[in-house]
Amino acid sequence: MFRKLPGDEAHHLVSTTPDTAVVFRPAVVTTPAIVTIVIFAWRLLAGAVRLLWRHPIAAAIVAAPCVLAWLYGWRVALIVATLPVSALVPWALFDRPSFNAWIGWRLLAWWRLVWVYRRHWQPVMIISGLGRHVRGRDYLPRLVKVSCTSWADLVTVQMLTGQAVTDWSDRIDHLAHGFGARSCRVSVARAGRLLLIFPRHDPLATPLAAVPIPEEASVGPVEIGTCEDGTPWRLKVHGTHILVAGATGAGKGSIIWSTIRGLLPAVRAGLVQVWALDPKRMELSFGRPLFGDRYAASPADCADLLEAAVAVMQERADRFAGLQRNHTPTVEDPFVLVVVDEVAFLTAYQSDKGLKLRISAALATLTTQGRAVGVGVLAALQDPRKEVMNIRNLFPDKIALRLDESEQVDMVLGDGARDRGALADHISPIPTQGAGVGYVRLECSPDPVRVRAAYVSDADIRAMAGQVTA
Ligand SMILES: Nc1ncnc2c1ncn2[C@@H]1O[C@H](COP(=O)(O)OP(=O)(O)OP(=O)(O)O)[C@@H](O)[C@H]1O
Repeated sequence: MFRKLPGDEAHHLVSTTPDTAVVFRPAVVTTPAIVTIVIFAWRLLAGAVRLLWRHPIAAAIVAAPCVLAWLYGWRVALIVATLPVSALVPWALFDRPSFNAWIGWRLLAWWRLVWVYRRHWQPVMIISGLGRHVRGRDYLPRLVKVSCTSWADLVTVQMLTGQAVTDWSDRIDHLAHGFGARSCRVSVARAGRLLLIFPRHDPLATPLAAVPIPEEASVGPVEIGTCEDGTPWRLKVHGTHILVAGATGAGKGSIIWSTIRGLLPAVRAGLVQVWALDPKRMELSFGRPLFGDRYAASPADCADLLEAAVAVMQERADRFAGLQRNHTPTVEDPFVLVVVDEVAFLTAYQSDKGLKLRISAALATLTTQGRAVGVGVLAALQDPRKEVMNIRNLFPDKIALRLDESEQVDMVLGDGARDRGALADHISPIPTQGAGVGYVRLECSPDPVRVRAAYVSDADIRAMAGQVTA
């Protein structure tokens, strides 16, 4: 029986059975050199035809000057070759965004495909365990496409048959370091196909100044910062509850204040009321005039204020019953946003059991029943463990800022979020680089999005308070 085997596999064919004199040694026919040369020449030709077929424009760009030089001499070829360059250079200099959209990112993607991904594909796949080396043959996932944006390479991959997304998400470190990137994120493009995102640089590395106060009074999603792809980060506040988790100094305050800033025109118009619970007496006390008498700092006052919010909620629920299912903010029934800084002070770390029970019950009531009647909760905490925050699952929207431990990421964003690239435990503890940076999971997608909240300074807060009281 004849069998074609690649490379050195023929050496492994010799089989012996220990302790016996019988040795099986199949005949190995060495291929004559001329056959190998013909095969290689054929492959070269096929490769050249495939290249022409797949990249006709690139091939024409290289071939045209050569043909012109051959037909009309090198001077004509040089003039024709420099004409497009002399048009492209001013385009690139004077209108970089459109140049990049049409040419720049495509050229970069081609270069990254050839120089980074195709070159390292085989070793990275085999060493990370995503490819298989079976009987001398490599079975590798297929590198389908590379495209570039201003900040990242997007690599489309066809998985091997039988592979699962978790096979890839478990190996994001191998992939990132293998292809020389800082990190890697995995998302599903379609059945069997993945999109790997390799950031080339960090567009969120510098702090963002406070977002200008909007002109219009609105409770719609408020712009509070920037997403990694450069689009504005808009946080939905009305009709949901938000939990912000982050270690000390992670920038929870910037999310709270940016949200209040975005709602300021609506506060002035009477469409929104912000109720503040500030058990640390630090974060929210700066903007006290913004909250009027709806500000509480001591645990007893916080319990009273939360119960008052529950009363508002229940009164509205009674009134709306059978008439309307959703809340529309009006001056009579404004949207009430209950902001709680360091909620664990009021729940887990509260020594007075009676107060603790009252506060936990009020928070649970608000988060389970408040959103349809226009009462929302925005709570911040440092430690997202269940023992500390047993109602964290009642918050539909969660934001993970810098966290101390990798396990905490999934506690905040849900199972598998860290494997998909939400590396909240890797965010820099240096405030200028990492404060306000975090990951969110938007309702429409299971993939975490990296974001940075704008920094609202103390002076900004005072100016905001001045505007409301004026
Ligand atoms: N979005 C941001 N951009 C840049 N720097 C920020 C941002 N947010 C906060 N900072 C810086 O980080 C410091 C800590 O921020 P902040 O007090 O909001 O953190 P925190 O998470 O509320 O911490 P703690 O839980 O200890 O109160 C701030 O003093 C500020 O200098």
